[in-house]
Parts: sequence; C-alpha cells; structure tokens
Amino acid sequence: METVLDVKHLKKAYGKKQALKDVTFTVPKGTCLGLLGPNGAGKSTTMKILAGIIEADSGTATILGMDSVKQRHAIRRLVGYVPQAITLYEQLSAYDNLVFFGEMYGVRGTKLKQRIAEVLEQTGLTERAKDAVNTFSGGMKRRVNIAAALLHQPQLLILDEPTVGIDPQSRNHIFEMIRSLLGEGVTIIYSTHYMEEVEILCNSVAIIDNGVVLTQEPLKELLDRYSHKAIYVEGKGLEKIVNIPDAAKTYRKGSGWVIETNHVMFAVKEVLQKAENQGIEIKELEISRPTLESVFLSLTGTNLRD
Ligand SMILES: Nc1ncnc2c1ncn2[C@@H]1O[C@H](COP(=O)(O)OP(=O)(O)OP(=O)(O)O)[C@@H](O)[C@H]1O
Repeated sequence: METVLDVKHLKKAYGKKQALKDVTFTVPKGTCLGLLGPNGAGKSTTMKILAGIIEADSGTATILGMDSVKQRHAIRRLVGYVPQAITLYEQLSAYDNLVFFGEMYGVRGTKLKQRIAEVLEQTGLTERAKDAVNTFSGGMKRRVNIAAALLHQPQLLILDEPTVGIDPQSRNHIFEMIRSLLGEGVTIIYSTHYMEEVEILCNSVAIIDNGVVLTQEPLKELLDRYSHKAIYVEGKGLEKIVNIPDAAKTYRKGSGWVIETNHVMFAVKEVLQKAENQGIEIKELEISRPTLESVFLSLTGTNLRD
C-alpha cells in the first residue's frame, strides 16, 4: 500500500524542553493513524511539524513523497490541518469564514462556492451557514474549523484533538465525516487522549509518551501483544476456585474476581466446572475485551489519564 506519511526520528526542543525525542511512524494511504498519548506527550508538536507550522530540529517527514521542509509549499496544498485551538472570525458567519479560509488555500470563484456547499453538508452545518460563529456551540465551531481544512480537498488531514470539550452530536458528526473521508481515500492522522476514539476510528495507533513513539501497529496486534483477555466472575466462595492453570493474573475487582488469560474459553470451562463440583453459585460471568488502557499501562507504567 502507498505510504502517505513517513516520519523518521523527529526531534524538537523548545529552549531546554525536549518536546520530541524520537518520533517515528508511517501512515498508508486511506487509513487513519491515532496518535495517542497523555498531555504534554508531544502530539501537537508532531502535528505542527507535519503541517509545516514549525520545523523539527532533526529527523525527516516525507509527506506524499515530498520533504516536509524543502517542499513545504507544495505540501500545504495537499494537507488540511485542524489545530487544537479554534481559529475563526467570531463576528463573521460560518459561510464568510469559509470564504476567507478558502481564499487563503487558493480556492476561488465558482469552485469555492461549490466546495463551501459541500463541506457545510459534510460537517452538518448547511442550515447554520449564514449565522455568526459567535452564536455557535464549541462543537459547531470545531466543525467550521474542520470544514475550513477540507475546502482544498486535502489528501492528508491532520486533526489535533478535535473532540476535546465538544457536545456528543458534534462528536458523532466528526466521526461520520472521518469515516466518509477515509472511504474516499483521504489519509488521516488524529491525535487524542481518548482510547475509545482510537478504537472506533483508527486502523493503527502510535503510542507517544514523553516525546517518544513507543510503538506503532494495527490495533488488534497491539491489543493481542500487550494486553490479556480476561474473565470477570462474581459469586460467594469463589476464592476457592479462581486459581486456574495458565492464568496470567488473578485479582479481586469490586465484588468479584478478574482472571486474566489468553485462554479465555478454557478459563470459563474451568471456573464453571469447579463451581458445579463444589456447589458454588456463579452470579455473573463476563468475558472482557483487552483494552488500550492496559496496553498503555504495560508500555509506560502509567495510566493514560493521569
Ligand atoms: N511553544 C512552546 N514553548 C515551550 N514549551 C512548549 C511549547 N509547546 C509545547 N511545549 C512543551 O512541549 C511538550 C510537548 O507539548 P505538546 O503540546 O506537543 O504535547 P501534547 O501531547 O499535544 O499535549 P496536549 O494534549 O496537552 O496538547 C510539553 O511539555 C509542552 O509543555
């Protein structure tokens, strides 16, 4: 598959603060990469470098086959960037904001009118197009920002934490829009500190902590490698039967027990059989999916939301 983004060993310091130490990842065409990490991990810095807003101290980023520094101007025409902070003219309508951004991206005349109608539709804002942005919710403003980044039909879309502090309706709109863009072959890089968003939207995930990309791989492989599947059981007297062969870890949780294992069906059978043999009544039994949370914990030793 064609590689749209190839980032190698990016480093960036702000004064004494080494914000990026080693950022390396690749993104194939038409896929979504989730850049996942806690506050201050280096997500925005990475995205600003890719959008050509700041320069890395060392390392390379090849975007659509072009060098991010030497071919910055050509790249700008093919990349849409949605910064974390909303940047709009509050007094102007959504439509007039889009005219402004369109012209900035070099889209004009009939083409611009047509594109504005399309991006308003894509972001679910057609009916509010003529209203001043200062009457919009945070989520709607964010959608205008995204619409602006889509006007020039970018092949790569960079979204920096686009769902922070927004309403569920806007969030769903953004998700639907991302899915349809992916369907059209657009490549997306999406930063977030919400695991669920990566699970819903992304084909692969790059985990970044302290300026270093610790790993990048497809979600499923990452989950299989770094986190165990588990079963959760509740019932009286379970302490007598929860220790089963092959379990990676067994511990109390709430009023029940968690048994982490990669042999889930075996564990279920063992627990049910032992319970029956010993006359123990099982009140509840669930199989839990491995989570990115536990992956993050095993990679970094800390919780993502710390
Ligand atoms: N302009 C700047 N001057 C000095 N330090 C900065 C600057 N921008 C970012 N930093 C620092 O660089 C590190 C990485 O910041 P960055 O904004 O890239 O992280 P992030 O993962 O996007 O975090 P957040 O989720 O909080 O936006 C942080 O320690 C931050 O304080």
